Amino acid sequence: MAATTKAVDSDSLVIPLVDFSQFQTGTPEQRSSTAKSILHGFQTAGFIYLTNIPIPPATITHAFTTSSNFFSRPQSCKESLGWTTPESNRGYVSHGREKVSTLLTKDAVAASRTQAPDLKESFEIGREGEAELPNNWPADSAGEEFRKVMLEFHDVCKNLYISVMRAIAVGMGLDECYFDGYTDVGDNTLRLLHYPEVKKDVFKSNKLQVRAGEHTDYGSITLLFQDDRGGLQVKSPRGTFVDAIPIPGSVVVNAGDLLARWSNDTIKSTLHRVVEPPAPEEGDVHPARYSIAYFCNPNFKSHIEAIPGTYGEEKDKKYAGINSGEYLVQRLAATY
Ligand SMILES: O=C(O)CCC(=O)C(=O)O
Ligand SMILES: [Fe+2]
Repeated sequence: MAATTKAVDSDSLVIPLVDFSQFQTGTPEQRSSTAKSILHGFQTAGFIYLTNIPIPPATITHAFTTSSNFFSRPQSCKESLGWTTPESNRGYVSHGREKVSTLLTKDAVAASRTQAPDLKESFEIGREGEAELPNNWPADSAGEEFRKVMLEFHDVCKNLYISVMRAIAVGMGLDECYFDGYTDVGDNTLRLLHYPEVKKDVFKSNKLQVRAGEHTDYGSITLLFQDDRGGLQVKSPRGTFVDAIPIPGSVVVNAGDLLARWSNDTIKSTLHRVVEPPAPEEGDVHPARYSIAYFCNPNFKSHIEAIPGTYGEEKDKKYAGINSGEYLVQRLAATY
């Protein structure tokens, strides 16, 4: 197979499907051309798909089963592990609580939430071992297993994050390790998502109803593992929403707002959402959908200012420098 093909090509939205093993173990030429394809995908679509990633399929499957077991716990148990503050950004978020959106004020977000709450629940897991910000693990033996599986998954995702940022560095003509000092701490959030089974009528009776409202992600990149249900859509340059179809064995990776800012807007953070699945099955309900998002951030202590090479005589720095952690807390505070 060629190193890069197309995962999506519709309404001027081209999302490349990149064989990541060619960056990790390929010849120098393969490495460099794969890095360029990855960077080009982020610059044009803001999204890429990666195949042949260094995470075994069985590890991903196991994370999905463990996630669905978690969501099948009684509601009262999940509520007892509830999300509390933007600073912590850990714990359970029930249906309709978070309204991901492009709206920036709390009032505007609250108003849109009452119109059509997102049909999902999630569980957020931050970096383990921060004394002030503990993860909310269930206190039973299944909870212990859940903790183990999710912390391992956090770890393998962190390594993939570091590798993707290396590819971006190579694509930009920087030293391969340019971003390592920004990615080594692992201030990232693993979010398990469950979109419950839902009556098809719910979408018919309210045209605004979605599973997750349109939004951009906040951090540097997001690794998005989806099951085979479908419903993820990405906004095209023509303003339409295009299906980002599930491709078995691949991970979707999208750039977030902080990477767009860091790259002086040479990389795009593109709007996306989750809607009614595209090919309704027999019967009057859509089955549940599960996904796992790993939101990657620059170390919270990092100072983020335009990456070398993204500004110069012809293009000024568009943004002032900011602290990564403060930026993210401010964005999260508006959403919940
Ligand atoms: O569930 C999905 O496929 C998308 C989730 C997402 O975009 C998010 O949580 O930021
Ligand atoms: Fe997202």
